[in-house]
Amino acid sequence: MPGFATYILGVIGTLVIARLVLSLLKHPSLPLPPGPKPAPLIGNIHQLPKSLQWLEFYRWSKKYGPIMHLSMGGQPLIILSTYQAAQDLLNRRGSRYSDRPRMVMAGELVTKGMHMLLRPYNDQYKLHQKMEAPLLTLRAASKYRPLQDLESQQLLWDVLSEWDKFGEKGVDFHHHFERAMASTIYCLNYGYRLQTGQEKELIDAKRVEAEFSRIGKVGAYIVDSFPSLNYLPKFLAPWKKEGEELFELERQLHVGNLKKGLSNRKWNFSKHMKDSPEAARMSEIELAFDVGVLADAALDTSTVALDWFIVAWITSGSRGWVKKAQQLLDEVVGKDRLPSFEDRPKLAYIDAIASETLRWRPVSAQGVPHFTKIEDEYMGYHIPANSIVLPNGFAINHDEAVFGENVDKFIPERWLAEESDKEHIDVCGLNTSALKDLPSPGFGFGRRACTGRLIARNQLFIQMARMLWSFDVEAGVVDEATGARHKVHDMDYTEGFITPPRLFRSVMRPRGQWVRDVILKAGTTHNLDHSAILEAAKIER
Ligand code: HEM
Repeated sequence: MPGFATYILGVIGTLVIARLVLSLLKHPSLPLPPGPKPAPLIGNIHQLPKSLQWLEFYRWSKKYGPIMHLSMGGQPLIILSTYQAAQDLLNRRGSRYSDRPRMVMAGELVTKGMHMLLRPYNDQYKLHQKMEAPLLTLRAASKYRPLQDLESQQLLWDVLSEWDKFGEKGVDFHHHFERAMASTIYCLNYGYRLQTGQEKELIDAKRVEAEFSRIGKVGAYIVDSFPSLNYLPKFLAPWKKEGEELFELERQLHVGNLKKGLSNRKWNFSKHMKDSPEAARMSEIELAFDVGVLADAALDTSTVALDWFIVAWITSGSRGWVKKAQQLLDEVVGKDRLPSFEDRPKLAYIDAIASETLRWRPVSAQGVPHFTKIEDEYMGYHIPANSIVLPNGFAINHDEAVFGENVDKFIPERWLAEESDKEHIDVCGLNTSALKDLPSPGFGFGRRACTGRLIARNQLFIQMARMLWSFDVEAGVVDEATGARHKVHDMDYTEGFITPPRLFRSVMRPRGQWVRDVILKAGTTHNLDHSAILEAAKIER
């Protein structure tokens, strides 16, 4: 359709020129932050690599410094590459930097302004956050641990069963991590568990997540760079039909789940939120999206972190950290029961492994973009109003000034504190006095930082502790058809807003007969009634 292409190019050309003229009319006294030289009109768009953009940005930061400016066809993009810069702007100047960029496809067409992660920072956003907050405090997170205990017991049963079935052909660990997290969050959200990981709700949720990761990538849709294109009629804007279909998929999933949650006799997040004073000021579909987005946000992130944990185990475990963790687990737990949350104060090393996983391979290597409507100054540079501000997740988590030397290496010890006389254990059992007070940029920044991080941390602790206690994970990717092994590479990323490793099956051999005995004795949890756990977890008003 050459006519259509010429028309679109014409519209884009006009928009770019208009933006350029506007930017030339303003003469800030300070220079823009450095960055690769932009071309006329299109700016730096042509220099963006097709894959692993964040890695290229990281390389550029070595040349241009902690703050860079790119022009995306006139749209300023500020990239922050050190923890200090992200802390100074996104945390300390949070009132200015907590907005989100306008994302026409993901934010407006596909989720109609109801996606919590994409909402602009305004009163409506604060209302939604206020509704969710009581369910996500440290004390609240501590009450969900019995459920995480149950689901991680099931995880071990599932992994062992698959090992017994497929042996050297390997275990699809990703599937089991995903089921365990999905079941935990669906049980909290809606009161029902997911036993197989093949349930329709989860399949739809995975499609929603995969689409979100695809459409949320910088530059995925032309209309995100040039929002005025959305005024085009439908027949000239093919993305609109796609947006409608994806919205419908997400609407049905979230509204259907909310209905299940509300009609469930057991306590759950849907009921708690529905009864809140804030919910009285929003529609049913808005509420459904809030609860649904909590599930979406939990699902992929925690699973991706656990997938990278397995990659770290295979590619660097022989350097000693796996052996150290397993020796500690054997000392603290012994060989006749599973590790539990009660052991956590003595297992700070496992929490160090979790922190190192999130640092070494952040769940979103590109980082989650913030936005500022107000112009600003930083380090002698001008930050224009209406800039997208992207904390580069990979760069910040590899900041030597914060995390010390050898940031490319997986070293849990970097999180361990000197021995102290005063022990401090938090209400979730985390031994904070045994761990250094280092930041966790993997959970984002300032007022937009991840609200589910405490639940996530508990999930990572119990699953990592139990996997390390139970199995030896052996080097090698197992080809499902042939059973042949290949080498695992620790930079074998897939593309997207969330950045998982390329998936594979892996050999997960029980460490001994005692492991088999304990897992089989604990048994499958499918027949256990989780009502009592949910009732005990109930958050009172
Ligand atoms: C290892 C697991 C997780 C990681 C690494 C993670 C990471 C993140 C990151 C980087 C952000 C964006 C922060 C920013 O913009 O600065 C975020 C936002 C969010 N996360 Fe998580 N997350 C995890 C688990 C969870 C869980 C378990 C939940 C829910 C129970 C959750 C709920 C949310 C929500 C609702 C937001 C949106 C916050 C907002 O925009 O105001 N996350 N998360």
